[in-house]
Amino acid sequence: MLCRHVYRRLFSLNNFQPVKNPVLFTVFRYFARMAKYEVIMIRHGESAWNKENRFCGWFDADLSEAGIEEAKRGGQALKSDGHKFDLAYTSVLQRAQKTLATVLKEIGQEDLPVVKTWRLNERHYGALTGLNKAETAAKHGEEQVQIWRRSYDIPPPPMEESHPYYKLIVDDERYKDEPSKEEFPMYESLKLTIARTLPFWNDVICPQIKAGKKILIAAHGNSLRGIVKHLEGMSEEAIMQLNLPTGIPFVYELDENLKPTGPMKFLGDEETVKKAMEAVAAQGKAK
Ligand SMILES: O=C(O)[C@H](O)COP(=O)(O)O
Repeated sequence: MLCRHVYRRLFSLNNFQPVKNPVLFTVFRYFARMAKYEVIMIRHGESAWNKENRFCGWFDADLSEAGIEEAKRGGQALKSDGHKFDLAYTSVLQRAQKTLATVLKEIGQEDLPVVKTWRLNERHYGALTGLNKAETAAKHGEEQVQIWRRSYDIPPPPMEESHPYYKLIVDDERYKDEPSKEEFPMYESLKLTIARTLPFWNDVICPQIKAGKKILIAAHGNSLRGIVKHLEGMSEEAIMQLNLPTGIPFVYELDENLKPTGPMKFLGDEETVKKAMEAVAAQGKAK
């Protein structure tokens, strides 16, 4: 923290002159790579459909009891790590909003300004919405389910008008103004999810981070995977291996160009995080 203070003092001085001494330049270059910003993200706590192992996507499932407890623990982890925020972003889905509200209550910031956007929604799972993941794996094979869940550009089959949840989602009051009819998804690959999440990250969230605002993002497994892929410059193969646990906050330290100065840091013990990630991955196994 002291280093960061020194860095900010040095680089904020108006009379700062370019460093001519190569040794000093190297030292300053080190400071330049040092974290200047940070952003914290959290995937919603377990939802009722996570608990039933159903593809959820844009269906507005509530948190399960366990998911509420996860959100409380996530908030307690943020509190004990001393985090306070200036602004939060979340999706229009209640599992993310309730996770955020629970976290903010734990850290005593229930009045924090919150921006809600469909662009942070979970990826739209199309015709798979509502199906049990293990039963789908038994029917179509685990490999096919892994492709639908974790591939970069292979989408699930589209949600047709005859789908049991089509009208519930399409006619939802929350979507009366946006997305537009052309943007409203009937299915999304991770690539398509990133295509509607990244403009919000770049045009709305990044300027706030650069303005020095402490930002918290409470969203979903795949909208967050999209941001992580972008931040870390992950390959399409590498992102297939990433499963984000529910309810465990993770921190990115960012340099002055908003590039991570290190890997994401979960606010939870390593074993718990590892087990939670493996549990998410295992959802796609046939029982
Ligand atoms: O939408 C869902 O089903 C989950 O929240 C994310 O599912 P996944 O981990 O299977 O992508």
